[in-house]
Amino acid sequence: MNDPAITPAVTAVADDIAEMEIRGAAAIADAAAAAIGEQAQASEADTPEEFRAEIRAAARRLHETRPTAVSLPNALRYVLQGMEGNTVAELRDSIVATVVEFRRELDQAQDNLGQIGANRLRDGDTIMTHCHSTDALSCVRHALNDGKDISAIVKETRPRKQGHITARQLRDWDVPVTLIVDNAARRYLNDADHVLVGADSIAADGSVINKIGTSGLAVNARERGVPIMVAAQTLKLHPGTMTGHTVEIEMRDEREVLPDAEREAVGDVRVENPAFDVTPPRYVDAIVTERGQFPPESIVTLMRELFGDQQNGEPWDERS
Ligand SMILES: O=C(COP(=O)(O)O)[C@H](O)[C@H](O)COP(=O)(O)O
Repeated sequence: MNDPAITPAVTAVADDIAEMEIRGAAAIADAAAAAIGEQAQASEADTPEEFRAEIRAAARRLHETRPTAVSLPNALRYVLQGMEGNTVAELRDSIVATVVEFRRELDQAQDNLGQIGANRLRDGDTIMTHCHSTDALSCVRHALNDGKDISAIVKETRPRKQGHITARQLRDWDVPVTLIVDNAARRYLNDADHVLVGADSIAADGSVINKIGTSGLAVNARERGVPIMVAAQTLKLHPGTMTGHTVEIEMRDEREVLPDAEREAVGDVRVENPAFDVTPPRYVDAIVTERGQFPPESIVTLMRELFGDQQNGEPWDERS
């Protein structure tokens, strides 16, 4: 049998995720779900078996792009579990409807957690951010909508400088922004009332996996007595960690750190470029989700409620 046909739209989205043209855990989940919808609509499968095989192949292609943000497999699982029917037309309709539902819930969850997180921010507060998180920014947006004045100290976030995206967004909302290099964070924590970050994955023990540098920031913030708030919708909860799996930390291309043009001046050194790190729960004050805010130690209770007993295998594996 030929390999299942993957539509160019899926390949393009997978490439964009791998190249970080599409980035951030929520945006990756949204784009991956939409791509499965495109696959369903473009499919020329003649039989239900062929259609299912195509959808599974598309999901695998999307899944293999980046390993750390669990929102990606969680989104794919949600959409594939919604696939039902006995004909190609029924299967297609079920996928398209599930994708619409997933994307609506994603937006709604981000909005709801923003309202909950905004309650932690007082009028006149200054936040310090790391990377660019749409969940974290949702909290700021709601605080602003509630009439609070918020200022921001924005960490640049080497090597990809996602802090620039955060700075731009906050400026568009008229938030006063001070942009700093990552190394200046400890000094400026004296001026911050909260550290506010997002997450790519949350483990069952309440550890937060987010952009490299988050853990160092959290340790420094704790030392300075600045509370650390993580904004992460439940799509970021990692079900595999309930059974002891660890979250894979993506290692990215060394040229992000040392571009070819600078390589000769530095010489023959090894470069390592981990994209994420793990912040232990004891450095986190609150995880804000659309279901409420939780101390990290109690996140496992929410995970049990949401995931129950884990299923064996994934819907994009061959068996489904
Ligand atoms: O670490 C990052 C992005 O890393 P990268 O730029 O390498 O993808 C973000 O903090 C989380 O993904 C949360 O983002 P959001 O709240 O938007 O899901």
